Amino acid sequence: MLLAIDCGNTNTVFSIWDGEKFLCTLRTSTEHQRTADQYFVWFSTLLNHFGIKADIRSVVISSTVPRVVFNLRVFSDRYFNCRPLVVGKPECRLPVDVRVDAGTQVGPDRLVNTVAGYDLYGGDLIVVDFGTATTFDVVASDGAYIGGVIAPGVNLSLQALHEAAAALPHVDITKPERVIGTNTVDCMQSGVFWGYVGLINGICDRIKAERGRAMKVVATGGLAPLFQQGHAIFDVYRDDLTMHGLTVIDAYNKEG
Ligand SMILES: Nc1ncnc2c1ncn2[C@@H]1O[C@H](COP(=O)(O)OP(=O)(O)OP(=O)(O)O)[C@@H](O)[C@H]1O
Ligand SMILES: CC(C)(CO)[C@@H](O)C(=O)NCCC(=O)O
Ligand SMILES: [K+]
Repeated sequence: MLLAIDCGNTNTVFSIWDGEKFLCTLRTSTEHQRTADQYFVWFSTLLNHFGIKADIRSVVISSTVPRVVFNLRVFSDRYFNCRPLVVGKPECRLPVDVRVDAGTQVGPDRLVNTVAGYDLYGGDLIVVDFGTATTFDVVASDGAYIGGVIAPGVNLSLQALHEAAAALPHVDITKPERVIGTNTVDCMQSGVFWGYVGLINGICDRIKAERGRAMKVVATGGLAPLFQQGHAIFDVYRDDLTMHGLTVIDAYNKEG
């Protein structure tokens, strides 16, 4: 069995892959101070709780936070007796090309999303991932990652308004029925929600125009369904897209 770990700037997700399906998915906040032993206490408690007997033989990691990788390596080594495959490290091969400016360190999550998108849907894709940041990854017809867009995440945008303006409260994202807000909270939610709908549509249209071809738009990340509601902004939504990509990369590296 494979343990796939997707570490974002806000949350870290662990999924166990038995070769055919994910047995369980566990989520914790990303904190670089967390030790290998702390991960194991949390992990084994939840596996017990769900009654899952996992026989983990390998570990694959994507981390947008370089500092957490050290403790995840120790976790993998100490508790599963294996060296993890870490996306973005030279020893981890990718089944797709990366065509960007020399010296660019593309976020490993974006590379994993590219691999997953190409594996599931073929080339000429735009992969939109709603995380701490909202990223758009452009996948060429041969599956190569050829660049994209990084926009502030939905929750980050709301947080920034609250932190920068004394009179603006903390609010959660939701879909407002109307654009014109008649109170502060509605006004903020409208700005971020409808602003985001414009951002998603505008960026996808511009990417398609710049590429001069039709492209499929694939979305992932916790907030994607909120934007999909009644708008059909995306062609497909896949909540386990990044996890799927990690399993594809692991299999590719095992092929030898
Ligand atoms: N309606 C909602 N309002 C606010 N937050 C939501 C809502 N629906 C889902 N979420 C949040 O979305 C998050 C899941 O998103 P996802 O895992 O894609 O990104 P993330 O963990 O926030 O970012 P990163 O991957 O960069 O760490 C969860 O933390 C969840 O709290
Ligand atoms: C943009 C984020 C933060 C999204 O998780 C991550 O992919 C990242 O840190 N990227 C590095 C820069 C780049 O992808 O070009
Ligand atoms: K993510």
